[in-house]
Amino acid sequence: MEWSEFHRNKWKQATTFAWKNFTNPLVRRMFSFVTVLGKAALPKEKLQELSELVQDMKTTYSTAKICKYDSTQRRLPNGDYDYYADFDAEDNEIGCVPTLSLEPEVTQIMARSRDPEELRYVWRAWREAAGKPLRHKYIRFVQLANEAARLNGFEDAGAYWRSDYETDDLHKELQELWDVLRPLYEHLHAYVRKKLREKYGEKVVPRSGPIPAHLLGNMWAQTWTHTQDLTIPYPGRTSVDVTASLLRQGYMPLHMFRLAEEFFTSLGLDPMPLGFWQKSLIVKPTDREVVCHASAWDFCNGIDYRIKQCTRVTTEDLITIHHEMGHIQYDIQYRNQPFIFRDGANPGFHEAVGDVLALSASTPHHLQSIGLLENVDDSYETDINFLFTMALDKIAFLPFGYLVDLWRWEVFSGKTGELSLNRRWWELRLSLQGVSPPLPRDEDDFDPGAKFHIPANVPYIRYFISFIVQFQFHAELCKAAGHVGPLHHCDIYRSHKAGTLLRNVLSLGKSRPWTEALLILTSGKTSKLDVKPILEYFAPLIAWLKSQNRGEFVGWRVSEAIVQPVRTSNASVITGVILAIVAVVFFVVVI
Ligand SMILES: C[C@H](N[C@H](C(=O)O)[C@@H]1CCCN1C(=O)[C@@H](N)CC(=O)O)C(=O)N1CCC[C@H]1C(=O)O
Ligand SMILES: [Zn+2]
Repeated sequence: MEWSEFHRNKWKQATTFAWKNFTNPLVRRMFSFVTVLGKAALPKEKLQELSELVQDMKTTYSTAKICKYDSTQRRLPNGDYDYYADFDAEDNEIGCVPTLSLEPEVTQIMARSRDPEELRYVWRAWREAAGKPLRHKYIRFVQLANEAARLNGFEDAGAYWRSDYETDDLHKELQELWDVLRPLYEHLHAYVRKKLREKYGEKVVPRSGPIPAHLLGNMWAQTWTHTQDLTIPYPGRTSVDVTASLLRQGYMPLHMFRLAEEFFTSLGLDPMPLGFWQKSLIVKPTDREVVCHASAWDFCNGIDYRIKQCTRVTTEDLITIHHEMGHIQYDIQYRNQPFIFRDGANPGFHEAVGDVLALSASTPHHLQSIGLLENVDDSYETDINFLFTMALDKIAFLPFGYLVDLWRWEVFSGKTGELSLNRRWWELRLSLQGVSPPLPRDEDDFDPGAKFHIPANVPYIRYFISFIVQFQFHAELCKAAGHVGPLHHCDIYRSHKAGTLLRNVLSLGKSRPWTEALLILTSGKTSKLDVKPILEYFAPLIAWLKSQNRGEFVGWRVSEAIVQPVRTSNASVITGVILAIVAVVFFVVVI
């Protein structure tokens, strides 16, 4: 509360100036940010309610637990799993005590289980425990978030969030980017669907319909890397999953963090400060509940930076460590900027930094050079295997990264009302991502709430933008590093030239529009988001997928979904019946 008082006073002073006429662009830019008060514009009690709502939703999400799957329970007479049997809100399922947390237990089941019934159970149980209970709170949250946005002169909270990108029509720019990338996604989707159908059969995975979301190795089907044992193009050839090596070599979380840090310092960038190592939380504590969803924190005093991560010794967590450390590196690089400029040029830039380094660190040759892979050959098959694994992360993610805020912006604008929150979520999941729910959903469910960033109120379009702009960064840093050859072979490790170019961009913080930061990154070539680098990076895989998909149905027919997503909830069935009776009576009486 004190912060909002301080911020409110600064805001009051700032609004007394005719700052829009200031000639100094930097000062004018500072005022343009200080004169937006944010949620502190709400009256005290509403600000309190808003903060408590978000805290409650985050706590519900972070402490949610589910029961173990028990295949003997809840069977219909014909042996099918009875997914209509009631879940009891408290203990998740009648007669069991929930013990499994999202991290690490539930995440591991979604990644490793190859039993569609267990996956369906866990997929549903998580949404019963973490999503459903948030629905009414989220509706109230939206009202308050919109009220705060309007007090700042925005039409709704979505418009306020989009203003971070300083562009007139972010919607249109994103749609154009997605239109170019969608065919690449559809080809990956078609190939993965075929491989999953070979594993699970056509009754479980349709030939030309959407992929059931619970089979993709991830609770939200947002990245598909955990399907690679079923989908890798050339099994038995080099794969970049180094989890076994990490475990065999006795890696612990701290070593993984040191490994990531060493990549940053190899570029001439800053090491993590002493306080980082003293105050970060890098393993899940056993004595208390914490928000395990990995995160990076800047305590705004130039020395205190921390990561909180319930780290497991896996390839996926090594990549996440790079991602979180990228945030810290950015925080450090702009720490000498005036406070109001200590932020990413746009939120997508902040999400891209760590991933850019991970693009180099993930290459088979880099992994071999640090002893995590052996006898890496330069064969075509190894190349395709590598690109495919990268696509299971970077390409698979794109529609999800796009749709989360498409849904949220529509909720903020009122285009999606309270009675169609879940239906609209599944419309977007079906039309953009080509995934369907493993069992019918209705408006009592609140599936968006089962994804961290919704209860935690963290915007998501930043990740869609990051997954595009990180390849622009990669291409330019590789050029600075003097790389020759295919972009996906590039490893900027130890290149101080690349490090200097990256520092020149990061140290600007938000002092210049991100379009100007892009001009610096590309030595004046472009100031716009550009999909050419990501298409160049994946070009060999695109050709390979097209050849593999001959004869395959590319894309998906929603009508072919194994489960039609939207079950009309009891409420709407009753309403429907009443309306039908009224209509019949009306005709009988009138006619
Ligand atoms: C694992 C990662 N955790 C976020 C991130 O690091 O962005 C956390 C939680 C939300 C914001 N956040 C922060 O740490 C911010 N304080 C960083 C900052 O703004 O400086 C995450 O959520 N990711 C990574 C890929 C896609 C997405 C996902 O997993 O869906
Ligand atoms: Zn991030």
